[in-house]
Amino acid sequence: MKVAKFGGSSVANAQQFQKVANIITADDARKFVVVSAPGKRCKDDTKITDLLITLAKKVIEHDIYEGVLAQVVARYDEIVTDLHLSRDILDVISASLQQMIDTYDDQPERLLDALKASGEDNNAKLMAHYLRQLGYEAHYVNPKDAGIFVTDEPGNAQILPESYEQLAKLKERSGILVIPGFFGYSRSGHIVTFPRGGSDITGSIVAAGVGAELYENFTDVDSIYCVNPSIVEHPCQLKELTYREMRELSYAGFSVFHDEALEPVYRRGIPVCVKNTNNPEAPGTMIVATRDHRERPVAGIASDTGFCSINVSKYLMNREIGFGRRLLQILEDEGISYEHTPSGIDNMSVILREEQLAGDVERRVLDRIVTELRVDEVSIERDLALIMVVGEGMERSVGIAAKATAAFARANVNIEMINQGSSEVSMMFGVKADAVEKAVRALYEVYF
Ligand SMILES: Nc1ncnc2c1ncn2[C@@H]1O[C@H](COP(=O)(O)OP(=O)(O)O)[C@@H](O)[C@H]1O
Ligand SMILES: N[C@@H](CC(=O)OP(=O)(O)O)C(=O)O
Repeated sequence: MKVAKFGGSSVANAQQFQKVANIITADDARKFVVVSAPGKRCKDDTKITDLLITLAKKVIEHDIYEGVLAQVVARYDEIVTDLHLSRDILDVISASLQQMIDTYDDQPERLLDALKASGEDNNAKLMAHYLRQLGYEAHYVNPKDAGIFVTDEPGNAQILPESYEQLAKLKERSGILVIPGFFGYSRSGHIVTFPRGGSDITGSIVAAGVGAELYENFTDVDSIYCVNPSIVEHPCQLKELTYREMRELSYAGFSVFHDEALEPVYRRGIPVCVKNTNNPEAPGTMIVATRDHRERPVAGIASDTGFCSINVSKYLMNREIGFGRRLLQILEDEGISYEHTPSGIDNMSVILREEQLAGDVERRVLDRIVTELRVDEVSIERDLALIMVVGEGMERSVGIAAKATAAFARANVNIEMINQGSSEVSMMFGVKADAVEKAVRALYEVYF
């Protein structure tokens, strides 16, 4: 049995629904189907999830929301009309959205999560409906009914371990089961969404729960490329990646697969195949436990912008037991998560996502560092990008770092920092954000 997840681009309109139905029905093993909300139909389009977020914000701010609500319904209307589905389903969608708006009038977080989740929920209902219309036995399964129970952290849910036992029972049901991605239910019965892009997480959870032979993740590219295709034209395709490599690459910027989606399948050794809905014949990329990395030690280069570095220096810092802990405690008190902490004898840097220092958080953090840690100097370096070079084979290859630094020098890119984790599966470089694409291209040239 396989779990097939279809991302937003795969279910963006009626034509995409038809491709998805062909893929599902071409293989009897595709019993569990997870769908996202309709995504972009073309480059400048808006995802339904983004429309729903706008809708929620307008309701919360007591602004006129009817226009956005109509836009959301119009997206489903287009699918229903083009697939010749019963129009009753549209009335149900409109009524349920209005009911959410009325019910959660005074609970903004709940309203936001309920509306966000409705994007996938309604789409799963449409997909099940369409498959039945084509003559297949297909059922929409609500995540509560499936047993997807999560922590009560709106927009940031995490799966509760007891869900897996419940999910295993799905195997006993007949027909194709269509499950909406992106959300689960808290123990108190509230809808709670995963982080953005979280339908990948639902697919992985379902695959783990039912013990699938394969988790297929259908998207809009033939494979995972060794570098983001928007930075390098036609980069090389990756046949295989290990779980570890994929985890590092998706965390560091490969948005094609959510970084939190690996854990459930990794624990049970379920392979993942990333495939193209628009070209299902292409073999795609397999994500597996081990691969032969002798030929190419570097698997991929990921990058992301929006980081900053808090740089702290204090003479004899190395003698001060607990300095690092107290620095990180200040960040913890502000609810800030950090990425890396490169350090020297008398200095330490903390790299974090810049957006976390918005408002007066930055001033509070810096004041506390100065007064509580009595540092000699503290400064913030902004507009940083992180580049991650990832590969299982790097550990055993000599000269990987030398190649990178030579490439940076040739491209005239200044390295702001270097960090290598103890796992040796990755190497991180910090550069100025405006130099990141140049730097990634230079690395691509030397490794691929
Ligand atoms: N290394 C990479 N390999 C493949 N695609 C990548 C990579 N890095 C970023 N992407 C982007 O990820 C996109 C697919 O992910 P996403 O937009 O989440 O798709 P979906 O609509 O299927 O959820 C691709 O169209 C591509 O632009
Ligand atoms: N629709 C949600 C969840 C998701 O996973 O979507 P997609 O498969 O289009 O990345 C989002 O946009 O975040």
